[in-house]
Amino acid sequence: MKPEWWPGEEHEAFTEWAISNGIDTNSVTPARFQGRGLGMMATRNIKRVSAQKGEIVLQVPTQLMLRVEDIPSTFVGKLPEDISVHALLAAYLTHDALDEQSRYDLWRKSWPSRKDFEDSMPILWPTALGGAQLPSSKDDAPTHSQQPSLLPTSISGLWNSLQPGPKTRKYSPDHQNIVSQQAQRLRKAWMDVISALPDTNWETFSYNWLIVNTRSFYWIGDGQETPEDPNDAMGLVPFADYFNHADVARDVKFDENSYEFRATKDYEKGDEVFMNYGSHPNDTLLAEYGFFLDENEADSIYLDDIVFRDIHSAGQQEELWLNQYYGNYQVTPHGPCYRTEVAACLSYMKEEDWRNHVLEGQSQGLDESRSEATIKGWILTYAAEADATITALQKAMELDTTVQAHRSKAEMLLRRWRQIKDLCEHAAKSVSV
Ligand SMILES: C[S@@+](CC[C@H](N)C(=O)[O-])C[C@H]1O[C@@H](n2cnc3c(N)ncnc32)[C@H](O)[C@@H]1O
Repeated sequence: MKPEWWPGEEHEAFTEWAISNGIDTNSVTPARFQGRGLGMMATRNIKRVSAQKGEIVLQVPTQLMLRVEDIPSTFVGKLPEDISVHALLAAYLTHDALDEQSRYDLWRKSWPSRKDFEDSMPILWPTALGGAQLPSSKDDAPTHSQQPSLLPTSISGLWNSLQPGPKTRKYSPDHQNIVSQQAQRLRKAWMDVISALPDTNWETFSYNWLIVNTRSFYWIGDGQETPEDPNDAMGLVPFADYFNHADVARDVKFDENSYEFRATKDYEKGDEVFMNYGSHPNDTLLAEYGFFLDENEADSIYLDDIVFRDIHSAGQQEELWLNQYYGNYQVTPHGPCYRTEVAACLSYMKEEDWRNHVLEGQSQGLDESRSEATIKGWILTYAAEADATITALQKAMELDTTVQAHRSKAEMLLRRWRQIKDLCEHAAKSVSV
């Protein structure tokens, strides 16, 4: 009898292919893990040799990767010059899948299905649950403005219990408004691809776009400059894309010869070996990868829309902008960030006092307990949004037939909003007023 973790025949076949093509799997093998699909299991005890170096757990020859430079120039030449790397990789995978001799065939069979993405990735969810309007959304009825927004605010950019404050400046918000930016990238990718290859199939293309989104690794070639957009520094690494994410340290190295992954902690035979996809808050993990963690040191929420309700005059906002404190007011499980503290002072200080405080550390006009009360008020406003959305979600689960048909997604959202509420409560306690 096969063990519970047995990955299945297609994964065994792909593992054989990997080994015979020079992938050094050394001490890991694909296995099933409850709630995480496939992942990597240690086949022996793995040691983090010293504080600096752990054992190599996987080494993949660079020549097996799929990067822009591996796509035939005849294919690249058909597409618009400004197409993103992400779109190009997805377009190539889509058209290459039609080739019966494709070298990626066994690898492709190891990937999740489109249905797996439809279940886990908010961008593909029905609009009633916050999904995006995409070229062939089945329910492309526009969302009614009265309908509550059920996705976390960082993902949707929307609020149920408040009107966001005005913003006089355009800035690039970290980890906010994620789904609409993602949908914009996907729509642009799609337009670029069908302008050159009109017979491309939307379902297959969007599937491959999500494969690249969830399974690519940072890659820049030897001597290449780091691109402005980090989304353009990516490549796919066969077999390494079995690693699931956890809040562990990262030790990954690549060069023209190989992509190498090292353990950053000790693992016992049978343990799941994780990699770190980056310091992502849970809302980013949910929107970009379709899951989130129970415990996440990198979790955070953003107060920007709330802060700008109190700091709404053009003069105050210009002060923030000129001093590089405009936006990205973060609250982590440990409390508010320094930018939030600086913004809180501006809500009551004279602009000149505030400038002297921020630039020269002077304290005229500074009232710490007032700053703390302001910050606490902002955090509790976010907590009230969590309460309002939890209530709306529970009501939708009782009354809305679309939401009822997608119960596990609604439960996932409920779990995340409860986490957000807890994060707010902890953070509010950390502010001493
Ligand atoms: C690079 S793949 C990892 C392999 C994947 N689990 C599979 O079955 O093919 C990334 C995807 O794995 C899942 N994943 C990664 N880390 C996870 C975790 N800690 N918990 C749950 N799912 C996770 C998510 O679906 C994510 O989009």
